[in-house]
Amino acid sequence: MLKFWKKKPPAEDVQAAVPAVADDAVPPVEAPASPPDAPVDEAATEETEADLAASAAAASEAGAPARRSWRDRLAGSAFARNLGALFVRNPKLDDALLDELETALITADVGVAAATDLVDGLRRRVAKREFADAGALLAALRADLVALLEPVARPLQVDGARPYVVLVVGVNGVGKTTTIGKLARRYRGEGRNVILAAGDTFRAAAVEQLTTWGERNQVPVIAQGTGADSASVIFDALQTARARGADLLIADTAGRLHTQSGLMDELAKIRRVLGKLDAAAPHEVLLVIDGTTGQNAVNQARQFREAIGVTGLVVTKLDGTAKGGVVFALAREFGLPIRFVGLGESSEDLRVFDATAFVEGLLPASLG
Ligand SMILES: Nc1nc2c(ncn2[C@@H]2O[C@H](COP(=O)(O)OP(=O)(O)OP(=O)(O)O)[C@@H](O)[C@H]2O)c(=O)[nH]1
Repeated sequence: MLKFWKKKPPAEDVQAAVPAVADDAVPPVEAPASPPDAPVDEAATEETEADLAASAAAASEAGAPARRSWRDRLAGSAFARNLGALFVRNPKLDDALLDELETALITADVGVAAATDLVDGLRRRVAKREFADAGALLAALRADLVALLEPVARPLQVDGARPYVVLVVGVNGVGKTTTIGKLARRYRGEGRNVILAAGDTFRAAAVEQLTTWGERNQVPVIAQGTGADSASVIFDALQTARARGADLLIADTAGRLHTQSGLMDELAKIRRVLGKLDAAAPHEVLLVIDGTTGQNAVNQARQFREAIGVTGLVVTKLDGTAKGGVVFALAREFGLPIRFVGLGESSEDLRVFDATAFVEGLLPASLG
C-alpha cells in the first residue's frame, strides 16, 4: 500500500508545510536559513576551525545547534582517550611507548593483527632512528592510520541507475531505520526524488518510525504493516519508484542476527525478487554496524557479505563510548567501502566517511 505520495513541492512550500520538530530521530526538513541542517556539504568534512566558528556563529543566529567537529564528536571514544593519555604519560620515544601503543590500539578494537602490523612497522622505523621524538612517532602513526582507511573512504554514488536501489541491512538495533531517515533527508536536500520502503515488517515501531518520518518530510513511504512479507513490500516499493520516476529507493529490513540462517535467507529472497524488476538491483547493499560492537563487527560483516553481498558499510554510534578502532579492523579485513559514519543521533551527525578527519579526530592534536 502506498502510504501517501506528494509531488515534491518547491523548497519554500516544504518549509511552510513542515512543523518544527525537536525529535532528532525524526528530523524536520532542512531550513535554508539553518546552516547545520542544510543539505550536507561533503567539502565540509574538511572543516577548519574557522569554518566551524563561522558555522557556530551562523547557527546561533538561526537558533540552531552548530555542526560539531569530528574531533569534538570522537573525543569521548576509548581510542581518543587512551591514545591521548598514553602520549601524555609517556612522552619519551622508547620501547615502553611502543608497547603501550600496541596495547592501546588492541584495547580500542583495532584488532590484534592490525595493531601488531602498525606497531611493528613503527618499531622498525624507530630502530632506523627515523623519528626524533614521540611527536614524530605520532605523526607517522597518523599517516599510517590514514593510509589504512583511505582506500575504503569511497562515497556512495547514487547516480548510476534510476531508481538507484539501496538495501539497508544489519543486526538488531544498530541504527538502520535512523540511518535511512538521515540518508533520505540528505538526498532529498540535494533535490533528489526519494522513496522509502518499510521492509522491516518485524518490529512494529520500525514501520511507524519510517512512516512518521516520511510524512513529516514529504518523502513517500511504501509500507504494508507489521508481519507483511518484506520482499513483497520492497518489490512493491520498487514498482512504485519506477512508475514515479524516483531517483532513489532506500529499503529498510528487519534487524537479524548474522547467525539466524532463516532470516539471512530472507535477504537473498529480497535480492531475487528485486532482480525480477531490475537485474542490477539492489545497486547498493549497505550494512549498518554499531561502532560499539567491537570485534564481533568483523563476524557480522563476514556473514552478511556471504548471505547477500554487502557493497558498503555505515558505522554508527562512534560518538560516546564507542572504541572507534573497529573501523580500522573492518577496513583491513574486508576493504569494503565505508560510506558513512554516525557521530551522533541528529541527522547532521551522519557524515560521509573521511579518513583524514576521522583519524585526526581520534589522535591527540600535538604533543606538549
Ligand atoms: N549515539 C548515537 N546513536 C545512534 C546513532 N545512530 C543511531 N543511533 C540510535 O540507535 C538506536 C537504534 O536505532 P534504530 O534506527 O531504531 O535501529 P535499527 O537498526 O533500525 O533497529 P531494529 O529495527 O531493531 O533492527 C536509536 O536510539 C538511534 O537514535 C549514532 O550515530 N550515534
